[in-house]
Amino acid sequence: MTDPWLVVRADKGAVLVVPATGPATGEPVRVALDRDGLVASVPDGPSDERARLVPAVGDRVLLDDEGTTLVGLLPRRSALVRDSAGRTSLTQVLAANVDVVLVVEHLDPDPDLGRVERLLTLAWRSGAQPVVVLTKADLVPDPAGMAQDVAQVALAVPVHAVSVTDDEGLEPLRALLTPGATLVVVGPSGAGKSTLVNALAGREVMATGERRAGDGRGRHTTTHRELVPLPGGALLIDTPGIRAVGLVADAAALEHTFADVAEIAARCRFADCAHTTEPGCAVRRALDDGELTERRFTSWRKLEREAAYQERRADVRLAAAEKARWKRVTMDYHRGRRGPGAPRP
Ligand SMILES: Nc1nc2c(ncn2[C@@H]2O[C@H](COP(=O)(O)OP(=O)(O)OP(=O)(O)O)[C@@H](O)[C@H]2O)c(=O)[nH]1
Ligand SMILES: [Zn+2]
Repeated sequence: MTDPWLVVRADKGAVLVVPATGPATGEPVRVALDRDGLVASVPDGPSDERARLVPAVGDRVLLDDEGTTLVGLLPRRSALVRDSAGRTSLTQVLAANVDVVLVVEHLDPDPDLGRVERLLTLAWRSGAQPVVVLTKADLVPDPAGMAQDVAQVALAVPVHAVSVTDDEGLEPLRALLTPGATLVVVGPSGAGKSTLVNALAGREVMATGERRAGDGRGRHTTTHRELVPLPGGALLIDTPGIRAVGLVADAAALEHTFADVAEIAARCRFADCAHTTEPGCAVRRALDDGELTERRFTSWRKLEREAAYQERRADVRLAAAEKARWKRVTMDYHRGRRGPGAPRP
């Protein structure tokens, strides 16, 4: 139990790991997980609790001396999460210890600005730096103009139009691949994520849409999260196409994505302004004089409502989990009292 290992793939009952020190290029080792699929976190400070967590791709973990059992999960410096369908855990970590989130969206068909805003919110929430990558620039007449439109909704975020087919615009992305940097690629199915990963890796590391179409099973998408070590020492994580639903909107992250709207709303006369018919509403004024588009306003409202809903749901689930815990504690207590050797009342 000395040097940490890096999780390069996380499946249900097992993880694949490589040594986290040195180039992550070696053949991964498969380590089975406990029945509950959880690993104890290594405390960050003296008062930190030892939570039990689901390991994710990008995690640093410790193995026992035999190298067969996971005994600890090192603190995460960032985590890309989405809402999980599960009843007990609130969120599912898609990737841990990420530095850059590449938000991939296609230029053809037209980019979906609402989806970009949603994925940016996911990215801001992770604690990593988002970068927007607009793919398939070779299929549209004015990729630069389209990139400008997208940049208007991607505040403080670099936006790059690229074509992997023509090997255009990839240089700024290659510049992000510094030794030790971890990048994760998110975006809708068919946006060209795997194609981009292969281009940045300089080799075929991911099966792409075209390849897979020929396997007789029709269209199928990336099913495993994978961490790809790149020649220059960066790590690249591909994710399966994240569907629009199930992304965790989070109030703090929304303030980043919609910093312009938040700033306008701060000028409303009433702090609890609903931006409908209130007097002195700066948002309505901005909509009237064109400072704010109806589309962006609606998109903001939608994600805000989702964030509020998520928060309430998280509270409910936390309360349920807490109740279950107490029930267990009480049952253990009674069992202990009645069990063999326990003092008879
Ligand atoms: N013309 C053009 N086509 C591209 C480009 N990048 C990707 N494609 C095509 O777009 C399709 C989808 O690409 P993928 O890389 O499989 O998409 P993905 O985002 O990984 O999709 P999932 O694995 O389903 O999430 C493939 O047919 C690619 O060949 C590009 O720059 N230009
Ligand atoms: Zn208002």
